Amino acid sequence: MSLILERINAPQDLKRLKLTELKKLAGEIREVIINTVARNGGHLAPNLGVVELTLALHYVFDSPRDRIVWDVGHQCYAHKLVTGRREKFHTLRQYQGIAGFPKRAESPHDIVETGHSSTSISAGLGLATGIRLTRKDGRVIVVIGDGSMTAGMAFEALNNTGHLKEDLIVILNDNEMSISPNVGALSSFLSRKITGRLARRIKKDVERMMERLPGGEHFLHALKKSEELLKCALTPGMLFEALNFEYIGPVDGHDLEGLIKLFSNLREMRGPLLVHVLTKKGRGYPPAEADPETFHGVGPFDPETGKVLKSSSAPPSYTEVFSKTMLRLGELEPRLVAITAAMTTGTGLKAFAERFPERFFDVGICEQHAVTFAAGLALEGLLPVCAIYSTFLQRSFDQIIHDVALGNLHVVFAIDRGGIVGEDGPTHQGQFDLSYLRLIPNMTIMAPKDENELQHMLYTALSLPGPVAVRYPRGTGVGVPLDQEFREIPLGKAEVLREGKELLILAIGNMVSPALEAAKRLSKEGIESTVVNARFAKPLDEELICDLASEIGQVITVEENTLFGGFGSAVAECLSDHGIKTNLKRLGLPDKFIEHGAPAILREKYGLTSENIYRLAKSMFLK
Ligand SMILES: Cc1ncc(C[n+]2csc(CCOP(=O)(O)OP(=O)(O)O)c2C)c(N)n1
Ligand SMILES: CC(=O)[C@@H](O)[C@H](O)COP(=O)(O)O
Ligand SMILES: [Mg+2]
Repeated sequence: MSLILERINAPQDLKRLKLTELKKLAGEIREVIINTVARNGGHLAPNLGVVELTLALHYVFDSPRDRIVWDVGHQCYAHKLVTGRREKFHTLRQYQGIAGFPKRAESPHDIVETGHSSTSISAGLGLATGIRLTRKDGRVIVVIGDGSMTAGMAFEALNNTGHLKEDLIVILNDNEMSISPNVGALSSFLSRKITGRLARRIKKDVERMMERLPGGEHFLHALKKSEELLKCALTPGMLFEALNFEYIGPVDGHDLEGLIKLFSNLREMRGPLLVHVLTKKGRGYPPAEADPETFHGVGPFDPETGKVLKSSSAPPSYTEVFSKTMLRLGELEPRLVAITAAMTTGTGLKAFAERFPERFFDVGICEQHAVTFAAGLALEGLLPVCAIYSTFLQRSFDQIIHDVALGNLHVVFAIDRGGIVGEDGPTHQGQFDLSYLRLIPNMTIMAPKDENELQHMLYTALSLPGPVAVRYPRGTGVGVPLDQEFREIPLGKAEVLREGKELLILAIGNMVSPALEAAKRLSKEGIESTVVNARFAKPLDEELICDLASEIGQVITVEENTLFGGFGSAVAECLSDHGIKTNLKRLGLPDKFIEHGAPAILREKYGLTSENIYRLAKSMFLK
């Protein structure tokens, strides 16, 4: 029997479907998403939760004339399936395949690039204001999750929208989950059990009673005035109503017919509207419904059993080593506290949270707040470790400068996902942190050559003064044994791993291993190189680097960071400042956003491999 989905090549095709067909289509879409994510990996639970919402939006509104903006965008798979990408959907998140987040270059239906949370209302307000000022037509609808609604930026935008009173429809997709169960006062406020249904039933009963009374219409009029009071008192809407939003809900986010009716009404309404939609994260796939946290972002899995496929023989991931080290440090150092911005599992802090619940803080998707909160803790003599992915830490750039570094406060930044992360693409690559941190006074930046050195760097970070960043990559370590005892790494001191007089390779972080491999290969061809594990991007081991560079002359630097302002730049500045002339070649990421794809493919493409280090070195010795 042919799939209804096969007849959907554009959102307009939805409008010809009957309700029964739309409901069948929802099932087909779920099937495709489950099977595709089972093969490719991706964000399963968030996408299964918004299938009806997506169909109702595209059934009622006219994308792209009506702009639909997805906050974070990790829940855009159904949107992509009904906006002309069904046939390519099997390439989801693969190199040169379709992206796992909205991408303007991919479709006119993808209105803004997203990947970082809580930007949709700001972007939506800009779109709505722009439509008005340029006298275009079209509505703006943003879909933002309850987790994303916890970020300060979302409130900045709500506040400004209420002030401007632009025509903007905000759909709050409330599944009571961020990646983990949602946190914060707003979350508990939103899930107050008195629902809009109760308010509506009371209102209907009272209206019917009034209509039967003589002169009841006058009472009814007065009552309508107090309806807002009743509704605010009985629904979570009071917060949004206070910000000049017309609050509607909560409504069932899986009731396709109800959503279509509601959205059809919304088309005629003006001004800021907030629709509170209740959905189930993982809806329609029991393993994901039962465990939406695991199935938030998941690697390939067996769709029959829901069992995530993981090679047991792989070395521990950097995250796992961080997790275990934090437990050990937590025992050693009672002042240690850990902070995450809604990424407990991803950063590896789950075990710490269970072992030291009173010393663990999940502040919600609030990286800016997380950093300044850490500053406050440090001022009171605690030792905060802020575990925030490289790309998300970009959110807190000023807080790091203004609230931590300026006061030289001792805050440790555990920066996971430093470098190429792969399939999440340009919004998630950790390609800038060495650069954006290096320019901050008082900052110390370390990057371990392997998972064993990571634990020593974390241990060292606890005793260094001021702000200390330890950045490490996504994925498994090199596979070296882990020392039982921690040891301190001397501040600003690099490590010579191999000696040779013809070439100097200065590598940092996960590029040390490929540098060593290249050196071994070069040696077989008579080119002897010195390989240095830089360990510190700041402070640089200037004495060692200058001595070796002036002696050897041929120099290569390697980093998994943008070349602009990163480790290689630091070396070039150092050599220049000391008047040392060398033939310096820098390997790193180019001045562009790195696309999505498997990390191995991207490292190959951007020359961050031992093969490419070898080839570059050889070229430096061509006569
Ligand atoms: C600035 C930022 N911090 C952290 C993340 C990681 N992240 C992606 S989705 C997500 C949870 C989003 O929860 P919610 O908005 O409720 O969407 P749901 O997954 O429940 O549909 C988080 C923390 C991010 N994308 N952006
Ligand atoms: C959508 C989002 O931003 C997160 O789910 C992110 O994809 C997690 O990345 P990891 O898979 O590296 O933890
Ligand atoms: Mg949610």
